[in-house]
Amino acid sequence: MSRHVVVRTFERIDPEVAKGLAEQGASTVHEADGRRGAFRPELHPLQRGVRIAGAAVTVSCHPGDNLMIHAAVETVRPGDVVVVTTTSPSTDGMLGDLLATSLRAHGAVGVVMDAGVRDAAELRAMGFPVWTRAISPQGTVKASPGSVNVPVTICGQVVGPGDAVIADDDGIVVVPRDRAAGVLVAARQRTANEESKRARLAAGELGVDLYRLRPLLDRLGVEYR
Ligand SMILES: O=C([O-])CC(=O)C(=O)O
Ligand SMILES: [Mg+2]
Repeated sequence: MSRHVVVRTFERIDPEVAKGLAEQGASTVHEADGRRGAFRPELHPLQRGVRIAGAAVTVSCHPGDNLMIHAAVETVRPGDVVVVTTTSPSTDGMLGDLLATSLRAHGAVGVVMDAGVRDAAELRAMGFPVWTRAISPQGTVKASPGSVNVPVTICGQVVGPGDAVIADDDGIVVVPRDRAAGVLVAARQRTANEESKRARLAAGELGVDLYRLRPLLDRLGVEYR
């Protein structure tokens, strides 16, 4: 039988790097990391216009059972993003305003939930950022073991404890801890580069000229009439 564990100590991304990644946002960070790390677009934000990034606290739960989210709370440090998955698919409302209040009290900046949440109105009113597969009143029990701060697979990506998780209106991206600082540098370069492109596009310059796409269109045999 595999052992269930709660890992209390692990290395996290630098908080300054997390702050920078939050400013850059999920899509830019994904591009800057060589188009890696994007979660399948199956989890949606409860709120609009919120961008977070932080070190992952990972939680693997039995479906319909939020015991391990409670067990995870004491491992949360200020700035962490709590990433929850279940060992088989579930849409049950595993987290609501009470658990969110507890996580926030320990400094969590948001939750990424591959299952359901409830108390949606209260979560929005308290301004606690949540990305989730479902909103459901379905209650859950506190009964089965699971693990906290072990690598988890969620929406096609592996997230380890302490990795950078970036979430906004576009979706969710993970960057492994050892790459996060370098990806931030690349993301800032990309943003600076986009500023000049935006100005040229706003002035009416064509993308086909800006990106030098005319030779490609010719090569592909696209005719202008
Ligand atoms: O208590 C639960 O199981 C989930 C919930 O509604 C809350 O956290 O408020
Ligand atoms: Mg509740």
